[in-house]
Amino acid sequence: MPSWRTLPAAQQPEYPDQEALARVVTELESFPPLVFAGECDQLRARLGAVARGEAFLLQGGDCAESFDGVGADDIRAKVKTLLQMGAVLTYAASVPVVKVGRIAGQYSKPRSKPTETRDGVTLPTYRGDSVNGFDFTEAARVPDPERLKRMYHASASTLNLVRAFTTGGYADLRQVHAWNQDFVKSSPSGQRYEKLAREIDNAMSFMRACGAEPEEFRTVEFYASHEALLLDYETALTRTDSRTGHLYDVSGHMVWIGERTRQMDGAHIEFASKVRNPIGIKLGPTTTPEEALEYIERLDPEREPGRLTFIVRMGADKIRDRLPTLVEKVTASGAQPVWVTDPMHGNTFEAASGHKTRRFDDVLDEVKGFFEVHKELGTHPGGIHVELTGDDVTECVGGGDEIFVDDLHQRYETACDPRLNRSQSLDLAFLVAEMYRGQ
Ligand SMILES: O=C[C@H](O)[C@H](O)COP(=O)(O)O
Ligand SMILES: C=C(OP(=O)(O)O)C(=O)O
Repeated sequence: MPSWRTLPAAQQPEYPDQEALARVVTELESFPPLVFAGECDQLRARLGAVARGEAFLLQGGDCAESFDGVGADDIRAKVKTLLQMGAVLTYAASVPVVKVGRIAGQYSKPRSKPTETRDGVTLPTYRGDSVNGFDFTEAARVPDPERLKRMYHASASTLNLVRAFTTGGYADLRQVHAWNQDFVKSSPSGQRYEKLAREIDNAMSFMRACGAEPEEFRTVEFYASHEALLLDYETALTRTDSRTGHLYDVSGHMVWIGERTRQMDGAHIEFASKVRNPIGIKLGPTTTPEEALEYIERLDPEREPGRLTFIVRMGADKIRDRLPTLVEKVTASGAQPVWVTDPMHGNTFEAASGHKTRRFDDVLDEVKGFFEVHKELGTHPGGIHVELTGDDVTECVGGGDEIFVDDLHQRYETACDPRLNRSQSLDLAFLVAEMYRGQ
């Protein structure tokens, strides 16, 4: 039995039928890998450049992917939004932007409470399509191991299309730039971005005039990531790489450990310490410098740039206060993790209508705080990690195309936490681009 299976694991579903689970796990073990270990190594190398300050990480996608969302339109819209953000950030940062989706595996959710009560009825909480159903009925909320297989197939279909979009011509930089020009023209806040968009346009014209048509214009490296939450699934997809003899979790290129499962002696940290994928770990506001150093010891004992990404999610009101000590102590230890800001998870609140939401201004303020801290310390603000969608949903308030609390009900479609919509995501990219230049 792998070492992590003997340790306590938080946030695991309680399957009523353990034999059915065992059968599913055996089947999953026979399924082919979703990614190749060599691709994970390549992403680790790319993240190594981020750690050294030579690149920037853009990680984003749904809070929770859903099986119903595995359609061409949904996937295309997400990839398109990430590519558009990536293009703006690449120009502003003048370094490569490593693009990693919260995609093709982000089907499982850790929850604050095990149950949910509506009108006096209490049922198990929804934990993502990989575990149980979203509908508020007793039958839907029973954890069903067959869903683990659906997760595998949904991930495979999604990844297949993502690979096709990003290498088959759809991601051509000239087209991505044209989409951004359309956004700048049509967005209420577009005027503010016109200068940057014009500069990018000039740069593109210059390169065209020089006859530069590099392959990088036509295809894009794009990686898939998700939270490694369900250890039955992740373990079944963990395989020994025939090239190196190392273990890789071949369910995605990068996996991260969440704020609710990062117990130092828990199964998730042990699991992450045994696989060679690049690993992310969410650091909430209570993280101490000693903990951060211990994560480095356990997950990145060789201090290999790119192996470990700290995804900081403290909240706009705390980041300026709590992040500096962490960065200082970690830097002083000689370690070089990637530092990324997740400005979503520390800024959630419930609107009077009952919708979980986030203010665009808080999201932006947390990113600003993150940049300020790194500027002050002379360290590299390595990237952003955001929950977003390519659709025009109304889940977060604010943004250039201002969404008000009273609008939330119009298109509130998330299965879990509120995401930035297409235009809010692009607003964020342009504003982060400005910050990066200020850096
Ligand atoms: O996406 C993250 C978590 O799953 C989510 O924030 C938990 O939310 P909850 O507090 O509604 O359970
Ligand atoms: C659950 C998540 O975040 P956190 O662990 O930071 O709460 C998430 O990113 O989906």
